[in-house]
Amino acid sequence: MSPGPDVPGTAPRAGGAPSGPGAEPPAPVLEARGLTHAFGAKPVLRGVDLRVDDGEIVGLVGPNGSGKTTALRILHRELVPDAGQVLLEGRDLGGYAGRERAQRIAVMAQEISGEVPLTVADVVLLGRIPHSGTFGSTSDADLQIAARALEDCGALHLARREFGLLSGGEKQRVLIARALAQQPRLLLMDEPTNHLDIGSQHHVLRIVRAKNLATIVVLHDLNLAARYCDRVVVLADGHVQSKGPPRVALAAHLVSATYGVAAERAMADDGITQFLFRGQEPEHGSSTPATSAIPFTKTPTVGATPPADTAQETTDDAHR
Ligand SMILES: Nc1ncnc2c1ncn2[C@@H]1O[C@H](COP(=O)(O)OP(=O)(O)OP(=O)(O)O)[C@@H](O)[C@H]1O
Repeated sequence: MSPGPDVPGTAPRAGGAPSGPGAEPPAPVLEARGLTHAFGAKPVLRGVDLRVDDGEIVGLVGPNGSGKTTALRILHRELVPDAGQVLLEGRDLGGYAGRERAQRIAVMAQEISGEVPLTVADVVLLGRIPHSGTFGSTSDADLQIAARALEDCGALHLARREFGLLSGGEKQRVLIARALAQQPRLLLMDEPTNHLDIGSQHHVLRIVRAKNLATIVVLHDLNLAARYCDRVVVLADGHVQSKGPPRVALAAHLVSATYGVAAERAMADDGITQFLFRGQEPEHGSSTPATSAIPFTKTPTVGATPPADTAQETTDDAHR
């Protein structure tokens, strides 16, 4: 199916690019053309086009394994595609030095790795590194920007806490604050609402909405996508299945076909489209694979010691 032309979105916006009769449309903050990538022999992206304008939130949705994270990795050059081009503010992304790129693109990490226990303030100040001087010293301006970012995310009170000891929801807010402290032109987020309770999911996306930044966000929850995104790009098996404002890209029949569920749309009190889902029975009977299709063999049972983690599980079970 052809996804058709990109149509400007309709979700509420805090501002955005100037428009009007005769106005020249501004260049997208980021544009990707024909992204194509395979891991080994497995094609994962097949000619994906994407763009995000200033002040716009674009939701990248699609079933598991459809290529969303791979696309996001390409958009900040963690991964170089087999074919296709990414333009950041009209310039090929490959032509930017790493530091220049980091000054413009913030990626909201899922976690912070490392052995050293960092405070929340340390974590947010990491976002200032692409902007800091030759010796990486922290200026008063950096401290103010970091504090403001934490405040915007409702997390200033956590500043002195050890990051690793925070709850999942607290960590998410701090990681958004870090991305905002980077003062990027483009914000990339991979499932920022993962593990969050419903109130925190909305809180996180409201923070992003209020920042009025060009943002591409991978989301699984189509109701959040419909509510917070100006436009949505639906990936399915590495293709763009549909794209446009949520009411267009997330038409019920498209959602049903893409996810294999019965989807109905309803209108919330505030006029935003929301979905109701009913799972569908698998078309071909039981999900148990035929024995001949199982791609591994049984381990011997007589006298065999189970692997350590299996043994642990069994022991734990005994105490439940
Ligand atoms: N580094 C890699 N090496 C090999 N295969 C990979 C690699 N990264 C991803 N894949 C495969 O590429 C496909 C797309 O993965 P990707 O993570 O982009 O999907 P996704 O849409 O983000 O999925 P999900 O919704 O489950 O997070 C999957 O089949 C995955 O197994």
